[in-house]
Amino acid sequence: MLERPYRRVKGELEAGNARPSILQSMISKLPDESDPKRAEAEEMAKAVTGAAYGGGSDTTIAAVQAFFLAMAMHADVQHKAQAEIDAVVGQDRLPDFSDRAKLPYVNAIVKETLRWHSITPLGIPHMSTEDDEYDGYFIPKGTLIIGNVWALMHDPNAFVDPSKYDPERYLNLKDANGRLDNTVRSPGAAVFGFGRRICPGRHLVDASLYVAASNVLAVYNIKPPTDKEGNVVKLKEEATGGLLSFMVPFKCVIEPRSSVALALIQGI
Ligand code: HEM
Repeated sequence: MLERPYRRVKGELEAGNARPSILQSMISKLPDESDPKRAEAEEMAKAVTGAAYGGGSDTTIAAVQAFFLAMAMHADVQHKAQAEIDAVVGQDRLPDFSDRAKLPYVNAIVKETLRWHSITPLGIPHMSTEDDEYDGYFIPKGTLIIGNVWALMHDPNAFVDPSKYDPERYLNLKDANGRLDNTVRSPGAAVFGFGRRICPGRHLVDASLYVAASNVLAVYNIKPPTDKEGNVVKLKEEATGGLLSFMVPFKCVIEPRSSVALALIQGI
């Protein structure tokens, strides 16, 4: 199955014609076709890329959808993020990872988006492998344990007005630079599951959301749609149930922020 891409990628890399993507690097590192270890390595490569695709695609889409809805519902949040991006990055290029530490408000948006919309509201069930006790409760071996991710991320003891989308809850407003407040319960405490089987893609999705949020906000305004009479349609947070939760499909308007932004988009 990997023969053709393997030969093509290896050829292109050897000829110096390509900058390797992660997938290309993996394929090019497979042992040679005549090597007895090849079959096992190929199986592993298929399993790893398959698991990353299976675990990472719908979940990342759900997070990006929630980001767009939050932005369309909260122009004030969007404008604060854009002001931060303009001040740190300027308007003549797109933000990249080297800017990340200087964009606390955008980082707070990443955290708040993952907190606000629980993509896996009840996580993935675990099972106790031996008898255990927690907080006075006896948990026999073989018990199915479901972590209520939604409740942990909407806990009124941890978050003021937990249903509200408010990135500022993650900022230390006493710090003049509004740095991230790491004492606030992070989405990482529950959203990616628990223990040994915690989501291995959590760092990737954190990076993906930062790139999506910073780049989209640098060049676009996201607004609620208008109806036939030109009235603004009020958007609301409504999510589907199930193992994986998505925002119920919604419409929004996405337009370039300025002619400079348009030129930047067209130049990409
Ligand atoms: C916002 C995005 C994501 C969310 C909310 C999420 C959530 C989760 C959760 C709750 C689990 C179960 C952990 C447990 O057993 O307690 C999990 C497992 C897993 N995730 Fe993610 N995930 C996300 C993105 C990704 C990405 C981007 C990848 C890969 C590129 C990925 C790959 C996996 C894999 C392979 C597992 C199974 C791990 C195992 O059972 O050992 N996930 N994820």
